[in-house]
Amino acid sequence: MTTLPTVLITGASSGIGATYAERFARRGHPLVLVARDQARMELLATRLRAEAQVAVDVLPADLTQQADLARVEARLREDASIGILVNNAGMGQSGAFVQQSPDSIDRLVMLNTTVPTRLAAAVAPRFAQAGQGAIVNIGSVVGFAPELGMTIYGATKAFVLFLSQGLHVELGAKGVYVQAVLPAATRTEIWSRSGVDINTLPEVMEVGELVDAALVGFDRKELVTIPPLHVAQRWDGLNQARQGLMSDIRQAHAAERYQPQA
Ligand SMILES: NC(=O)C1=CN([C@@H]2O[C@H](COP(=O)(O)OP(=O)(O)OC[C@H]3O[C@@H](n4cnc5c(N)ncnc54)[C@H](OP(=O)(O)O)[C@@H]3O)[C@@H](O)[C@H]2O)C=CC1
Ligand SMILES: N[C@@H](C=O)C(=O)O
Repeated sequence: MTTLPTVLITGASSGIGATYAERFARRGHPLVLVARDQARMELLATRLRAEAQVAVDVLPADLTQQADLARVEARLREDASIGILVNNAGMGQSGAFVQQSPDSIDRLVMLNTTVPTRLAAAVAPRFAQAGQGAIVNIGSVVGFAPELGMTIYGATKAFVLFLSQGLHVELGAKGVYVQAVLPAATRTEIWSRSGVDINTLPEVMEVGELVDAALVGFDRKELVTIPPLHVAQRWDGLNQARQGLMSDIRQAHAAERYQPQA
C-alpha cells in the first residue's frame, strides 16, 4: 500500500484553504492545517478525521509573526511526510493606496509574498533532494489587472505568479511540481474581511467549484491554472508576447528612441 503525502495548507481555517483541506482529505491525504483560528481548525480537523479517516494536525500560527512563521518553516523542513505545500493564506486590501498605513502595507506584503516565499524556501531543498513534491501557490487574476485599483494586493499576486514560474524553472527539472492557481472573485470571507460587500460584485465563483477546478489543473501538472479563464489561448498569447518582448531586449545599447538628439 502506498502512503499518500501529507499536505500542509496555510489559511486552512476558512474559504479556499478549508476547501483544499476537505478535498485532499477525501483523496486520503493526511493534513497539517495552518492559520490563526485554532478553534475553527480543530472543528474542521475533527470533521475530516471522522469523514475521511485521515490524520489531521492543527498548527496554529500567525504567519506575520516571525516566531510563528519559523515554527511552520521548521515543520516543513523536518517532517518528511509532508509532500505537498499549499501556500494559500492571504489577505485582501482594504481601501485605496493613499489610505494605507505602514503597518497595513507591511502585513499585506508579508502575508501575501514573504510568507509563501519563506515556506517554499523551507521545503524546496528537501523536495529537490527527494526528487518529488508539490508547491501550490494561490495567486489571483488581480495580479494581471492594475486597472482594478487594488494596487498593493495586485502587486503581491503578480509576485506570486512570478515566484511560481521561477520556482518551476529552478525546481521542475529536479522533480518538484509547482502550480500557480489564479482565482477571480470567489465566495469566501476575504471580501468581508477587507470591507467589501460580496453582493456588490457582478459575478462570484463558489469556492467548491474553484478548488475542484484547481485540482483538475493540479492533476494535469499545469504550471498556471486559471479556473475563471474561459479561453485558454489568452494565457498562451500573453506568455508568447512576453517571450517576444524578451527577444527584443538588447542590453548593450539603449533603443533608438532613447538616443539623445544631437
Ligand atoms: N476569495 C477570492 O475572491 C480570491 C481569493 N484569492 C486568494 O485566495 C487565498 C485564500 O483566501 P480566501 O479563502 O478567499 O479568504 P479567507 O479570508 O476565507 O481565507 C484566508 C485564510 O488565511 C488565513 N490567514 C489570514 N491571515 C493570516 C495570518 N496572519 N496568519 C495565518 N493565516 C492567516 C485565514 O485564517 P485565520 O483568520 O484563522 O488566520 C484564512 O484561513 C488568498 O491568498 C487570497 O488572496 C485569490 C483570488 C480571489
Ligand atoms: N480576493 C480578491 C481580492 O481581494 C481577488 O483576488 O479577487
